[in-house]
This record gives sequence, structure tokens and C-alpha cells, in this order.
Amino acid sequence: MSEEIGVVVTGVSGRMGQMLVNEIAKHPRMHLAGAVERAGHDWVGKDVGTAMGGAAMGVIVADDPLECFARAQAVIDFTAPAATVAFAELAAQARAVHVIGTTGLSEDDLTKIKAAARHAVVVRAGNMSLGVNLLTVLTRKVAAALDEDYDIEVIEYHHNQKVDAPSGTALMLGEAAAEGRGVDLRDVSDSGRDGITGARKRGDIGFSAIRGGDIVGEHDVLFAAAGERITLRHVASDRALFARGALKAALWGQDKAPGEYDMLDVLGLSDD
Ligand SMILES: NC(=O)c1ccc[n+]([C@@H]2O[C@H](COP(=O)([O-])OP(=O)(O)OC[C@H]3O[C@@H](n4cnc5c(N)ncnc54)[C@H](O)[C@@H]3O)[C@@H](O)[C@H]2O)c1
Ligand SMILES: O=C(O)C1=N[C@H](C(=O)O)CCC1
Repeated sequence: MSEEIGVVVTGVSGRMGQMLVNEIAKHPRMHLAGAVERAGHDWVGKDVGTAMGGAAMGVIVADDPLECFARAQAVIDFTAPAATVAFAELAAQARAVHVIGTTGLSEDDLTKIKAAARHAVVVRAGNMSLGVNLLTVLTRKVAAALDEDYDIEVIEYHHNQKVDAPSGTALMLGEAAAEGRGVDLRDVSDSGRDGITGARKRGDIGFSAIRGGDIVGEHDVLFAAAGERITLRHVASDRALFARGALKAALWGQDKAPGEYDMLDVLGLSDD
């Protein structure tokens, strides 16, 4: 698809929302078709450009998502789980591609998103960067090559405002490691150690979450055995990285059949 598409950004005042507005403004094949914030937010009713402290953009921040989605080809959504579940249904009604970056989604949330994806394209990933998605492929391969003599630990580092743990990225990496090992992550996941936990269980995949300052997002996958350690590491130093991945997903999804996709599909890194 080569024509320009209209994109709605939800959670527009957020860290990712503002990053997305800036990236869309620079994109040759996209324009900002709408900007959504939660009802009662002080940006609602204001021009998004002036609310961001710059020049007016001619787009007024709204709290009625469906009205905005109806005039767009894509919705890019980095908000919060309850909002994302509601937006999935509305984006499907509007037949807009729904790009979901929100993390911390429960099993129940994922079931509802899957239902919405019967009617429209949903692209969802806990991390939209090429580097992290490539790292999931490498993690799966390394985990498949090593046996349980190698303890797998995922360590993630984020800013002090992050509300969910383990991060969406850490879970993607944990899933990839479990897949490489041929196990279900739910059976081997070990997060939140505290107190007299007992020795580490062989075969577990551990998670640790560091929160501090303005860290954008860093992830280590550690394979630790007697006598040696291997670490796979990704460092994000600019949120624009995630925004650009989301824009790529919005364009990629335009000519796809309804269904749920991830960034491995968008980036051509998927096995199937
Ligand atoms: N997948 C990725 O690559 C990636 C990258 C960065 C962040 N994230 C995730 O994106 C989400 C947002 O991160 P952030 O740092 O921008 O958070 P943030 O708190 O800065 O922004 C979230 C925004 O969503 C808005 N919001 C909440 N409920 C809403 C509703 N019902 N309607 C409209 N807007 C609503 C909030 O008002 C806020 O402006 C988090 O889940 C985070 O983990 C994912
Ligand atoms: O800042 C955040 O929040 C991030 N969330 C994603 C995650 O949970 O992995 C991606 C990195 C930044």
C-alpha cells in the first residue's frame, strides 16, 4: 500500500504518546488523524501541538475514541491495559489497524484482544524495536543449544515511573528462552524472589526488575553455568526507537487479513 494513512495516537500526553506524535509528523506516508486522552485529562479540547509546547498542529485532543478511530486507518496505542482492551473493540468496529505497545496485559485482557482481532488487524508486541525482536530470536537459539546446566535469568532495567513488572520485553525474552528449551514459561517462571526462597530450582527461568531514574529500557538474558556465563544484552537509549517500530507496524498492517500479529511478523523475523 503506497497512499498516505491517517493515524490516531491514544494516550497522547504520555511519554510514548508524544514521541509518536513527533515521529508521525516527520513521516512521509502518515498524518495525525486524531489524538485521544482519558476523559478529564487537561489536554482534552486543546490542540495537541500547543499542548506539547510547540506550534499548533490542527488536531484537537479528544476523549471520544470511536469518533476518532472512524476516520483513521490505524490506531497506535501505548496506554494502560483497561484502555487497550476497550480500544481493541473500538478499533475493530472501525476496521482500523490496532498497534498495541501497552504492557502488563492479563490473560483475560489478551483473550479479549484476540476476540477483537477476528475483525481487524492487531499488531501487538511488548517491545517494538528491531534489536529486541532480533534478541528474542537469538535467545531462543541459545536456549535451545544449552541444557539446564545453564541457569537462565532475565534482568530488566527501567525508569522509576514504570508500573508493571516483569516488563513486556522481559516476558518476550522469557517466552523465547522457554520456547528454545521446549517448556511452557508458566511452568518454570520465577519472579519476585524475597526472603528464604530456597536454592534455585533447576530449569527455572528467573526474572529481576530494576527501577530507577530515567532508564529508557535495558534487558539482559543471562545463561549462567559452573565456570562460565553468557549474557545477551539490549540497551534502548531513545524511546523514538519504539515509536518508529510502531509506525512501521501500522503501515505493514494495512493490507493484511484480520488477525493477531507481532513485530517478528512485521520485521520478517518470524519462522512461520
Ligand atoms: N511495546 C513497546 O515497545 C513499549 C515501549 C515503551 C512503552 N511501552 C508501554 O506503553 C505503555 C505506556 O508507556 P508510557 O511510558 O508512555 O506511559 P505514560 O504513563 O507516560 O502514558 C500513558 C498514557 O495513557 C493515557 N491513558 C490511560 N488510560 C487512558 C484512556 N482510557 N484513554 C486514553 N488515554 C489513556 C494516560 O493518561 C497517559 O497519558 C506502558 O504499558 C509501557 O510499558 C511499550
Ligand atoms: O518505558 C516502558 O514502560 C517500556 N516498556 C516496554 C516493556 O515493558 O518492556 C518496553 C521498554 C520501555
